[in-house]
Amino acid sequence: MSRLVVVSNRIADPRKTAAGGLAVALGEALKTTGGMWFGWSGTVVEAGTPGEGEMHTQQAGNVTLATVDLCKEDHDSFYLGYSNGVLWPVFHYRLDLADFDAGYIAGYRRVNQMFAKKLMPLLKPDDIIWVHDYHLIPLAAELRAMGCTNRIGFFLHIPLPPPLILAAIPQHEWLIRSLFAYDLVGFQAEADVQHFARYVGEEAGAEALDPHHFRAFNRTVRAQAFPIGIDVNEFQALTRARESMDMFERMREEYARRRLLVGIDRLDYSKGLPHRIKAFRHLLTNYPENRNSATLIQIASPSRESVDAYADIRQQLEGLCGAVNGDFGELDWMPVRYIHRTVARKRIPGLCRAARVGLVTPLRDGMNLVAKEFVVAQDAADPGVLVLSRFAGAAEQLKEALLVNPYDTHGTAEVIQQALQMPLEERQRRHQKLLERIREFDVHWWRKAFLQALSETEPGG
Ligand SMILES: O=P(O)(O)OC[C@H]1O[C@H](O[C@H]2O[C@H](CO)[C@@H](O)[C@H](O)[C@H]2O)[C@H](O)[C@@H](O)[C@@H]1O
Ligand SMILES: O=c1ccn([C@@H]2O[C@H](COP(=O)(O)OP(=O)(O)O)[C@@H](O)[C@H]2O)c(=O)[nH]1
Repeated sequence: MSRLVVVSNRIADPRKTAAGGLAVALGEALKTTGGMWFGWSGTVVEAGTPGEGEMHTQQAGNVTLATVDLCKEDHDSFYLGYSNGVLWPVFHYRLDLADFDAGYIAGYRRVNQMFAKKLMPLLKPDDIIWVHDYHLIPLAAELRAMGCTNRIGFFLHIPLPPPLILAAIPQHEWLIRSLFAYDLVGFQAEADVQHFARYVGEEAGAEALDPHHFRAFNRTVRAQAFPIGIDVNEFQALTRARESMDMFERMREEYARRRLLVGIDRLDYSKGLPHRIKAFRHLLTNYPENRNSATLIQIASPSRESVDAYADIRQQLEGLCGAVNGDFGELDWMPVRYIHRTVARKRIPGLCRAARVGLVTPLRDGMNLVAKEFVVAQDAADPGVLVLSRFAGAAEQLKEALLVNPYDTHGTAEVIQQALQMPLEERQRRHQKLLERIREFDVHWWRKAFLQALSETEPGG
């Protein structure tokens, strides 16, 4: 059987819990197949320090972790600069937040070349290579230039915007041409596939051979949606584990007289946190019966803090939380409990289970695994309600959630009120449907469906 080689910027020891959906999902997928996981070690070193560029390998169960450090200059231009200062905002439709500094692209190319150079000698002829996310779009082209003929698949974890938004990136043609070095390109949602099809047709003159095969630049690429899932059995086991049950019981006791709402996100402007706090404020204003009762626990896990837009969103969010607490709080009740820390993943199911409402209201999100985790953590006999942004990839699958437009903060407040009032029978019906779909399209389905499609492609087609 071929070995699976996964390549991503962010990697994590699959035996430990990780924050960030990509690392969580890939850890779970790789645990099943074994193989190699290649990526950034997470360490930044000063250029010229001994050992710079050295590869570290360690065995984590059946997975070999092969990692490289980044020097500060590469980390700043590749990770913070081009990946998270250009691609992340534009792919999340935020041209206003993009920083098109002309210096970043060199670092992006340099790190992709360095990854290819380090990876190439580790590859065996029948390895299946699966590259992940926007940091590594040109990796296959670099590998092909070094003579790699293996099957290579790519999965984009974040949305792909419509062609005219994508075209704002000065290197948009090069980026999309780079995707044609892969045999299969996977997206989270059908909307992303449509944007890809439109872009390659309108901007690259590609021929659509069928709805999933596109020919351009003398190559044929297959493009398809493979919505990522979670490991439902693993998450249910986590829900029943001691740390999670302790958390659940503590929360239930603490909020016995109140209604708990929960939000769990990286502190990222794509997650719509200021809009969420504004909606919660409208809830307290327009439905006063929630005062002294509805309490929002908002976990905002620190993320990419040296990028300016992230520092700005933190300030804005903290101002809004402080104002709601100042205006509505009582000596014995604070409406918002804002926590700027990463909460250990093993505690997350207990927190979700204790909540009457889960708020997952990003302005844009590739998928959003928290939405799926919230549903799985619920007690089927008395489940909480998921309020979900229609702009999360998850909304294509989770139709029985209460879907909202997060920009419409008044409308969102009304839907939160509906969630708080929802009768038990309706909560059970919706929860059962959501759970069925999350179980059917779990992380194992995602891995198998992607790898099956990749195995059907003609390598170098
Ligand atoms: O690696 P970081 O810069 O710390 O960021 C964490 C990850 O954020 C993004 O996650 C995405 O992948 C999830 C799983 O597919 C998906 O549910 C979510 O909607 C995406 O935002 C990013 O794409 C990853 O590369 C990062 O590792
Ligand atoms: O404090 C936190 C915040 C998030 N997570 C986990 O990180 C992942 C976030 O993935 P998601 O797809 O929702 O968003 P991303 O952060 O990847 O954009 C989920 O598994 C969360 O349970 C966590 O363990 N602790």
